[in-house]
Amino acid sequence: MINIRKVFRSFRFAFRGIFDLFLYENNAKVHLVAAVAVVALGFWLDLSTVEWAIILSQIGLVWMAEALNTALEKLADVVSPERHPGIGAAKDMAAGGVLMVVIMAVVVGLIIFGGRLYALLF
Ligand SMILES: Nc1ncnc2c1ncn2[C@@H]1O[C@H](COP(=O)(O)OP(=O)(O)OP(=O)(O)O)[C@@H](O)[C@H]1O
Repeated sequence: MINIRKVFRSFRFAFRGIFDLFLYENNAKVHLVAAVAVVALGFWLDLSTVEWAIILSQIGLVWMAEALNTALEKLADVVSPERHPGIGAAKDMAAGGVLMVVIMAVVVGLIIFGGRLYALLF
């Protein structure tokens, strides 16, 4: 039997995580502002349904990567407050994971927006 109260409780915790991420974490704020700008650009350039699906998926991937990276950093700082090469490597790799997703999102953005922006501006 599914415990609906537990499901709603989990949603409440998850929304608190999203709220804390975008309110307190500097890099997440940058990703939020970038996403708002991309969505505004999407409306301006009148994206197709498929293009919207691709762009929103990229935004979701970047936000998810940032959330997991931030969670790992916070966990690492609690588990090992002192500096440790293993913790450094773990944090670097998690940050690298975010960067990989961001690079691919920028490439996808260039594919979808690039040609139209070029045609509009030149
Ligand atoms: N405990 C640690 N041991 C070794 N290296 C670390 C440790 N914490 C952070 N680093 C190194 O510093 C980089 C940045 O880490 P992080 O984003 O957590 O910032 P910070 O240096 O802890 O400072 P702040 O939390 O103020 O941003 C990591 O990618 C890693 O290379």
